[in-house]
Amino acid sequence: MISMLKIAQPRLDATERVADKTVAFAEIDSTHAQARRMIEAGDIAHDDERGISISVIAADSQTNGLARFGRPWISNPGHSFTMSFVAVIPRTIAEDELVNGWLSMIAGLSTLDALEGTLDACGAHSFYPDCGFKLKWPNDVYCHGLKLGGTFTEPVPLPDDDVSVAVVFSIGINLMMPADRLPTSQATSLQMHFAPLPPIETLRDMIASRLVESLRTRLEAFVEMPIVQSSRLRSEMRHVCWMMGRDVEAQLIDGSEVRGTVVALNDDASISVRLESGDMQDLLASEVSVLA
Ligand SMILES: O=C(O)CCCC[C@@H]1SC[C@@H]2NC(=O)N[C@@H]21
Repeated sequence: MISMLKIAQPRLDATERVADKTVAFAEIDSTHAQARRMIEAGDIAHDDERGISISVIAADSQTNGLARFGRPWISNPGHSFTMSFVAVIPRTIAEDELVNGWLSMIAGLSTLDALEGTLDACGAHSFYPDCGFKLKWPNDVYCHGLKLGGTFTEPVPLPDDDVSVAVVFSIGINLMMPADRLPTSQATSLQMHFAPLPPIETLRDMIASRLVESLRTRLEAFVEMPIVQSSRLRSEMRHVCWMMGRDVEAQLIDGSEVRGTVVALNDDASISVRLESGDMQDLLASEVSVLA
């Protein structure tokens, strides 16, 4: 059946009330690319006096959606959540390799906070008894063992600012995707697992407003005490990390491959993999392009 769904600018009333700036497009190339352009133009919210400022860039349709490492992201107008959230944080934290790996984990954990809070508020129940959300390190959101969405976290320099950087947290979630529109057999969509759900407009706004609040709370704590928070995030991740104890094949950005079992999530948000030889190898999110 041909879908006659009209592309429409998302309505984000609740999100506008909690975010410092919200812009919504019916169609754009990519909200992530738009976030980069707005940062370069000095067109995002940034007020150090008021804690962490969050700007939201939303679209119904993306013509060139981006995933990590330049891969494409497939979404569907009227069926998907495609938004980018920009926060300004101290450069010292964004550049500190001992802690900056946690920024991607914060994107994932905030996405779970927003999904769980939204489902609770809707009184939605799962069709399956063991249907919880998990994070597949470093950036996939999983539901019932299938990919529900993904996050893409990127620091972008602010013009004429040596003290702060903008971090773009881009999030794509399949909300109402029909099964035959899903990009792979390993993908899923929220309506296939939970009911009742409100119309897509309301659902997107509920998730986005909760994402703003969770990102702000988590980032404020992280910026204030990065080492303490890293250790707290590490404990929190243990409960939702889908990779722990699993056999994986990682393709690294240098073209090499690593095969083994994930045995630990470390203090710097890297994972430790026990190789078939018995040796251990640590992998940072920034060096892994695909983890299967
Ligand atoms: O799985 C991944 O590698 C991350 C996917 C992130 C996709 C989202 S959709 C909204 C935002 N805009 C983009 O162009 N990409 C992200």
